[in-house]
Amino acid sequence: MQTETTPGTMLKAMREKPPLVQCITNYVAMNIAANVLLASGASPAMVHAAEEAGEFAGIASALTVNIGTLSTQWIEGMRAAAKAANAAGKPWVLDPVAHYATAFRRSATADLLALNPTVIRGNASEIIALAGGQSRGQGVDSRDPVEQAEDSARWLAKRQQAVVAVTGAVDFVTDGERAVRVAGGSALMPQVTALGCSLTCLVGAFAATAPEDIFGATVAALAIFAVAGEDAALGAAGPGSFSWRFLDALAAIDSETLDARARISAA
Ligand SMILES: Nc1ncnc2c1ncn2[C@@H]1O[C@H](COP(=O)(O)OP(=O)(O)OP(=O)(O)O)[C@@H](O)[C@H]1O
Ligand SMILES: Cc1ncsc1CCO
Ligand SMILES: [Mg+2]
Repeated sequence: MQTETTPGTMLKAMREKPPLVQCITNYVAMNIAANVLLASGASPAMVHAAEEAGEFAGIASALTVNIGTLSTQWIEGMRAAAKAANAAGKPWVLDPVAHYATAFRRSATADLLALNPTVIRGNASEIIALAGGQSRGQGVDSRDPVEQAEDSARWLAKRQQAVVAVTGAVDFVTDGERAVRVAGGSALMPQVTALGCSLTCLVGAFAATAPEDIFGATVAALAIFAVAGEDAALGAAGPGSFSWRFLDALAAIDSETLDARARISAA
Protein backbone atom coordinates (compact mmCIF):
# COMPACT_ATOMS: atom_id res chain seq x y z
CA MET A 1 0.00 0.00 0.00
CA GLN A 2 1.27 3.48 -0.86
CA THR A 3 1.55 5.76 2.18
CA GLU A 4 1.89 9.49 1.60
CA THR A 5 4.44 10.82 4.03
CA THR A 6 6.23 14.15 3.79
CA PRO A 7 10.03 14.58 3.71
CA GLY A 8 9.82 16.04 7.23
CA THR A 9 7.89 13.02 8.56
CA MET A 10 10.51 10.71 7.08
CA LEU A 11 13.35 12.78 8.55
CA LYS A 12 11.75 12.59 11.99
CA ALA A 13 11.28 8.83 11.67
CA MET A 14 14.88 8.41 10.56
CA ARG A 15 16.25 10.34 13.52
CA GLU A 16 14.04 8.45 15.98
CA LYS A 17 15.38 5.12 14.69
CA PRO A 18 18.69 5.70 12.85
CA PRO A 19 18.94 3.09 10.08
CA LEU A 20 22.18 1.16 9.56
CA VAL A 21 23.18 1.85 5.96
CA GLN A 22 25.87 -0.16 4.19
CA CYS A 23 27.69 2.19 1.85
CA ILE A 24 29.96 0.71 -0.77
CA THR A 25 31.31 3.98 -2.06
CA ASN A 26 34.57 5.33 -3.45
CA TYR A 27 37.76 6.38 -1.65
CA VAL A 28 37.05 10.04 -2.40
CA ALA A 29 33.55 9.95 -0.89
CA MET A 30 33.91 7.69 2.12
CA ASN A 31 34.58 10.31 4.78
CA ILE A 32 32.16 12.99 3.64
CA ALA A 33 29.42 10.45 2.89
CA ALA A 34 29.70 8.95 6.39
CA ASN A 35 29.55 12.43 7.92
CA VAL A 36 26.54 13.36 5.78
CA LEU A 37 24.67 10.32 7.09
CA LEU A 38 25.59 11.06 10.70
CA ALA A 39 24.57 14.72 10.36
CA SER A 40 21.24 13.66 8.87
CA GLY A 41 20.49 11.07 11.54
CA ALA A 42 21.51 7.74 9.98
CA SER A 43 24.26 5.27 10.87
CA PRO A 44 26.76 4.61 8.05
CA ALA A 45 29.01 1.56 7.62
CA MET A 46 31.55 1.50 4.80
CA VAL A 47 31.82 -2.27 4.20
CA HIS A 48 32.93 -3.41 0.77
CA ALA A 49 35.30 -6.42 0.92
CA ALA A 50 34.14 -9.42 -1.12
CA GLU A 51 34.64 -11.62 1.97
CA GLU A 52 32.04 -9.77 4.05
CA ALA A 53 29.93 -7.38 1.95
CA GLY A 54 27.19 -9.94 1.31
CA GLU A 55 27.00 -11.00 4.94
CA PHE A 56 26.82 -7.39 6.09
CA ALA A 57 24.00 -6.59 3.67
CA GLY A 58 21.91 -9.08 5.64
CA ILE A 59 22.39 -6.92 8.75
CA ALA A 60 22.04 -3.43 7.25
CA SER A 61 18.65 -1.84 6.54
CA ALA A 62 19.72 -0.60 3.11
CA LEU A 63 22.70 -0.79 0.75
CA THR A 64 24.25 1.77 -1.56
CA VAL A 65 26.72 0.91 -4.34
CA ASN A 66 28.94 3.49 -6.04
CA ILE A 67 31.50 2.59 -8.72
CA GLY A 68 33.63 5.73 -8.38
CA THR A 69 36.97 4.06 -7.62
CA LEU A 70 36.37 0.59 -8.94
CA SER A 71 38.56 -2.49 -8.75
CA THR A 72 37.90 -6.16 -9.47
CA GLN A 73 37.71 -7.21 -5.84
CA TRP A 74 35.22 -4.44 -5.09
CA ILE A 75 32.93 -5.57 -7.90
CA GLU A 76 32.67 -8.97 -6.22
CA GLY A 77 31.71 -7.27 -2.95
CA MET A 78 29.15 -5.07 -4.71
CA ARG A 79 27.50 -8.01 -6.44
CA ALA A 80 27.42 -10.13 -3.28
CA ALA A 81 25.90 -7.25 -1.30
CA ALA A 82 23.28 -6.45 -3.96
CA LYS A 83 22.26 -10.11 -4.14
CA ALA A 84 21.99 -10.32 -0.34
CA ALA A 85 19.95 -7.10 -0.18
CA ASN A 86 17.59 -8.47 -2.82
CA ALA A 87 17.28 -11.80 -1.01
CA ALA A 88 16.45 -9.98 2.24
CA GLY A 89 13.97 -7.63 0.50
CA LYS A 90 16.00 -4.54 1.42
CA PRO A 91 16.34 -1.51 -0.84
CA TRP A 92 19.59 -0.82 -2.63
CA VAL A 93 20.75 2.26 -4.52
CA LEU A 94 23.14 2.38 -7.49
CA ASP A 95 25.38 5.38 -8.27
CA PRO A 96 26.92 4.69 -11.71
CA VAL A 97 29.81 7.19 -11.47
CA ALA A 98 31.29 7.87 -14.94
CA HIS A 99 30.02 4.47 -16.11
CA TYR A 100 30.51 5.52 -19.74
CA ALA A 101 34.25 6.23 -19.31
CA THR A 102 35.79 2.77 -19.74
CA ALA A 103 34.88 -0.79 -20.77
CA PHE A 104 35.60 -1.91 -17.18
CA ARG A 105 33.01 0.51 -15.77
CA ARG A 106 30.45 -0.24 -18.49
CA SER A 107 30.67 -3.95 -17.81
CA ALA A 108 30.43 -3.55 -14.01
CA THR A 109 27.44 -1.25 -14.42
CA ALA A 110 25.62 -3.68 -16.72
CA ASP A 111 26.16 -6.45 -14.14
CA LEU A 112 24.83 -4.25 -11.34
CA LEU A 113 21.79 -3.12 -13.35
CA ALA A 114 20.96 -6.79 -13.90
CA LEU A 115 20.67 -7.08 -10.11
CA ASN A 116 17.75 -4.63 -10.15
CA PRO A 117 18.68 -1.63 -8.01
CA THR A 118 15.71 -0.11 -6.19
CA VAL A 119 16.94 3.41 -6.94
CA ILE A 120 19.43 4.76 -9.47
CA ARG A 121 20.95 8.18 -8.61
CA GLY A 122 23.27 9.94 -11.01
CA ASN A 123 24.07 13.27 -12.59
CA ALA A 124 22.57 14.20 -15.97
CA SER A 125 25.48 12.92 -18.08
CA GLU A 126 25.37 9.55 -16.31
CA ILE A 127 21.60 9.09 -16.66
CA ILE A 128 21.55 10.12 -20.35
CA ALA A 129 24.29 7.59 -21.13
CA LEU A 130 22.58 4.83 -19.11
CA ALA A 131 19.54 5.24 -21.34
CA GLY A 132 21.74 4.98 -24.44
CA GLY A 133 21.57 8.70 -25.26
CA GLN A 134 24.23 11.16 -26.42
CA SER A 135 25.92 12.18 -23.17
CA ARG A 136 28.65 14.85 -23.09
CA GLY A 137 30.14 13.25 -19.96
CA GLN A 138 33.82 12.31 -19.83
CA GLY A 139 34.89 12.02 -16.19
CA VAL A 140 32.89 12.09 -12.96
CA ASP A 141 31.40 15.58 -13.40
CA SER A 142 28.23 16.25 -15.37
CA ARG A 143 28.48 18.16 -18.64
CA ASP A 144 24.76 18.07 -19.46
CA PRO A 145 21.74 19.92 -18.01
CA VAL A 146 19.17 17.92 -15.99
CA GLU A 147 16.33 18.93 -18.36
CA GLN A 148 18.10 17.02 -21.10
CA ALA A 149 18.12 13.85 -18.96
CA GLU A 150 14.42 13.81 -18.04
CA ASP A 151 13.23 11.60 -20.90
CA SER A 152 16.19 9.29 -20.33
CA ALA A 153 15.29 9.05 -16.64
CA ARG A 154 11.66 8.16 -17.40
CA TRP A 155 12.75 5.52 -19.90
CA LEU A 156 15.32 4.05 -17.52
CA ALA A 157 12.87 3.98 -14.63
CA LYS A 158 10.38 2.01 -16.71
CA ARG A 159 12.97 -0.39 -18.08
CA GLN A 160 14.57 -1.02 -14.70
CA GLN A 161 11.36 -0.83 -12.65
CA ALA A 162 13.30 1.53 -10.40
CA VAL A 163 13.13 5.06 -9.09
CA VAL A 164 15.60 7.24 -11.01
CA ALA A 165 16.99 10.50 -9.59
CA VAL A 166 18.91 12.94 -11.78
CA THR A 167 20.72 15.68 -9.85
CA GLY A 168 21.98 19.07 -10.92
CA ALA A 169 20.76 22.66 -10.65
CA VAL A 170 17.15 21.41 -10.33
CA ASP A 171 16.83 17.70 -9.57
CA PHE A 172 14.39 15.34 -11.30
CA VAL A 173 12.93 12.14 -9.80
CA THR A 174 10.70 9.60 -11.52
CA ASP A 175 9.42 6.07 -11.07
CA GLY A 176 8.42 5.94 -14.72
CA GLU A 177 4.88 7.14 -13.97
CA ARG A 178 5.15 9.96 -11.45
CA ALA A 179 7.81 12.65 -11.70
CA VAL A 180 8.81 15.67 -9.61
CA ARG A 181 11.46 18.37 -9.64
CA VAL A 182 13.33 19.41 -6.51
CA ALA A 183 14.70 22.95 -6.60
CA GLY A 184 17.25 24.58 -4.30
CA GLY A 185 20.84 23.82 -3.41
CA SER A 186 23.80 25.93 -4.43
CA ALA A 187 26.19 26.29 -7.35
CA LEU A 188 28.93 25.55 -4.80
CA MET A 189 27.71 21.96 -4.44
CA PRO A 190 29.41 20.58 -7.58
CA GLN A 191 32.56 22.43 -6.43
CA VAL A 192 32.85 20.09 -3.46
CA THR A 193 33.77 16.56 -4.50
CA ALA A 194 31.56 13.60 -3.68
CA LEU A 195 28.46 15.45 -2.52
CA GLY A 196 26.50 13.49 -5.14
CA CYS A 197 28.02 10.24 -3.85
CA SER A 198 27.04 11.29 -0.32
CA LEU A 199 23.50 12.01 -1.51
CA THR A 200 23.32 8.48 -2.92
CA CYS A 201 24.13 7.14 0.56
CA LEU A 202 21.48 9.42 2.06
CA VAL A 203 18.89 8.12 -0.43
CA GLY A 204 19.74 4.69 1.00
CA ALA A 205 19.12 6.00 4.52
CA PHE A 206 15.68 7.40 3.66
CA ALA A 207 14.83 4.24 1.70
CA ALA A 208 15.69 2.20 4.81
CA THR A 209 13.35 4.40 6.85
CA ALA A 210 10.48 4.27 4.34
CA PRO A 211 10.89 1.11 2.23
CA GLU A 212 7.16 1.23 1.44
CA ASP A 213 7.56 4.62 -0.28
CA ILE A 214 10.84 4.57 -2.22
CA PHE A 215 9.79 7.45 -4.49
CA GLY A 216 8.97 9.64 -1.48
CA ALA A 217 12.16 8.59 0.31
CA THR A 218 14.27 9.56 -2.70
CA VAL A 219 12.54 12.95 -2.92
CA ALA A 220 13.07 13.50 0.82
CA ALA A 221 16.84 12.92 0.55
CA LEU A 222 17.11 15.33 -2.39
CA ALA A 223 14.94 17.89 -0.57
CA ILE A 224 17.06 18.00 2.60
CA PHE A 225 20.18 18.36 0.41
CA ALA A 226 18.58 21.28 -1.43
CA VAL A 227 17.63 23.10 1.78
CA ALA A 228 20.99 22.41 3.45
CA GLY A 229 22.80 23.61 0.32
CA GLU A 230 20.94 26.92 0.45
CA ASP A 231 21.73 27.37 4.15
CA ALA A 232 25.40 26.44 3.74
CA ALA A 233 25.85 28.90 0.89
CA LEU A 234 24.85 31.77 3.20
CA GLY A 235 28.15 33.07 4.51
CA ALA A 236 30.34 30.50 2.73
CA ALA A 237 33.49 32.11 1.33
CA GLY A 238 34.01 29.26 -1.16
CA PRO A 239 33.95 25.45 -1.47
CA GLY A 240 36.02 24.90 1.69
CA SER A 241 33.80 26.71 4.15
CA PHE A 242 30.73 25.55 2.21
CA SER A 243 31.71 21.95 2.91
CA TRP A 244 31.72 22.19 6.71
CA ARG A 245 28.74 24.55 6.74
CA PHE A 246 26.83 21.96 4.71
CA LEU A 247 27.28 19.30 7.41
CA ASP A 248 26.18 21.77 10.10
CA ALA A 249 23.17 22.78 7.99
CA LEU A 250 22.08 19.16 7.48
CA ALA A 251 22.23 18.53 11.23
CA ALA A 252 20.32 21.75 12.02
CA ILE A 253 17.33 21.13 9.71
CA ASP A 254 14.31 19.79 11.59
CA SER A 255 11.27 18.13 10.10
CA GLU A 256 9.07 21.27 10.20
CA THR A 257 11.75 23.35 8.48
CA LEU A 258 12.22 20.71 5.81
CA ASP A 259 8.50 20.55 5.01
CA ALA A 260 8.16 24.34 5.04
CA ARG A 261 11.13 24.96 2.77
CA ALA A 262 11.30 21.96 0.41
CA ARG A 263 10.59 23.12 -3.15
CA ILE A 264 9.03 20.07 -4.78
CA SER A 265 6.86 20.43 -7.88
CA ALA A 266 5.13 17.98 -10.20
CA ALA A 267 6.93 17.43 -13.51
N1 LIG B 1 24.17 24.17 -10.05
C1 LIG B 1 23.63 23.65 -8.97
N2 LIG B 1 22.77 24.38 -8.20
C2 LIG B 1 22.20 23.86 -7.10
N3 LIG B 1 22.43 22.61 -6.66
C3 LIG B 1 23.26 21.83 -7.38
C4 LIG B 1 23.90 22.29 -8.57
N4 LIG B 1 24.64 21.28 -9.08
C5 LIG B 1 24.49 20.23 -8.26
N5 LIG B 1 23.66 20.54 -7.24
C6 LIG B 1 23.29 19.67 -6.12
O1 LIG B 1 24.45 18.98 -5.70
C7 LIG B 1 24.13 17.68 -5.23
C8 LIG B 1 25.04 16.66 -5.94
O2 LIG B 1 24.60 16.57 -7.25
P1 LIG B 1 25.59 16.44 -8.51
O3 LIG B 1 24.70 16.36 -9.70
O4 LIG B 1 26.63 17.49 -8.46
O5 LIG B 1 26.20 15.00 -8.22
P2 LIG B 1 27.45 14.26 -8.85
O6 LIG B 1 27.84 14.89 -10.15
O7 LIG B 1 27.15 12.81 -8.86
O8 LIG B 1 28.55 14.58 -7.74
P3 LIG B 1 29.85 13.75 -7.31
O9 LIG B 1 30.14 12.77 -8.42
O10 LIG B 1 30.92 14.78 -7.12
O11 LIG B 1 29.53 13.06 -6.04
C9 LIG B 1 22.64 17.49 -5.46
O12 LIG B 1 21.97 17.75 -4.26
C10 LIG B 1 22.30 18.58 -6.50
O13 LIG B 1 20.97 19.03 -6.38
C1 LIG C 1 36.72 12.63 -8.11
C2 LIG C 1 36.28 11.22 -8.15
N1 LIG C 1 36.96 10.29 -8.87
C3 LIG C 1 36.43 9.08 -8.79
S1 LIG C 1 35.05 9.02 -7.81
C4 LIG C 1 35.18 10.68 -7.47
C5 LIG C 1 34.23 11.38 -6.56
C6 LIG C 1 33.18 12.12 -7.27
O1 LIG C 1 32.34 11.30 -8.03
MG1 LIG D 1 28.52 11.33 -9.11
